[in-house]
Amino acid sequence: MNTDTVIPADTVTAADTADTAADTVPAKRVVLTDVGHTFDPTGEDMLFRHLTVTLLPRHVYALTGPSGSGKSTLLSIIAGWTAPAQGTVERIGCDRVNWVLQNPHGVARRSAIDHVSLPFIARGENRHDAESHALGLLYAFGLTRLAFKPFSDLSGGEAQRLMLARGVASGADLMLVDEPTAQLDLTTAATVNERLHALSLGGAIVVVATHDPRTRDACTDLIDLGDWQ
Ligand SMILES: Nc1ncnc2c1ncn2[C@@H]1O[C@H](COP(=O)(O)OP(=O)(O)OP(=O)(O)O)[C@@H](O)[C@H]1O
Repeated sequence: MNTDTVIPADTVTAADTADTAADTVPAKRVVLTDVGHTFDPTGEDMLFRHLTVTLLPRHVYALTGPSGSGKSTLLSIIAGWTAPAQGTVERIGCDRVNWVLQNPHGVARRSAIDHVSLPFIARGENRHDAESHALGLLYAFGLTRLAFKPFSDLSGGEAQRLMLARGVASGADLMLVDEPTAQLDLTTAATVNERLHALSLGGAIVVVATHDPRTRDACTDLIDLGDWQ
């Protein structure tokens, strides 16, 4: 991991501290057991099957597979929005689920720091503390010098990194990221990929659906749906 990252101390919960203790089962986890899914009413044309994996905090899982293999569907199953046709999904200690969308959405005239402070303020922090935590995350995502720029002035890669920083600020237990570099050119995508590790700074379980081999390589773990046909 990059050594220039900053973990906002207050975003790490007591449960996360327990996660790091040796010989303990992580308090927060998602356990998929024998999961399979199909949209075919006959049940014959399975997208994936027998997927068994435990997702843990502070890991960033790349979810890969050809187009149409079921990556977005599996994200939705992990989030609890779609029931799997087969198997079970247990979400333990995952009360807050956050979905980071492909296209960055922000408020044009609001500053970058405002976008990242707001989730802290929404959770009851005063503006000073919220901005201090937001600055830590902006630093982790390489956005310090843009903190007071309006969202409309950010490039595509900067806006996408801001969305990731805001996702971490949301204090989610489970963060699902769909194709974070899909709309970006190679150089811009690289600036996003090199900061992906910062996604798990708040102690979330992070799953990133991607086609991009560089995004895959920037994650800590790999779930390739091609292995679960
Ligand atoms: N609600 C639905 N009803 C019927 N079929 C669906 C539904 N949602 C997705 N599908 C189909 O399921 C398959 C998997 O879709 P999904 O979007 O999960 O794949 P993906 O791997 O994320 O694809 P891509 O990489 O192109 O985004 C596709 O063939 C899609 O058309």
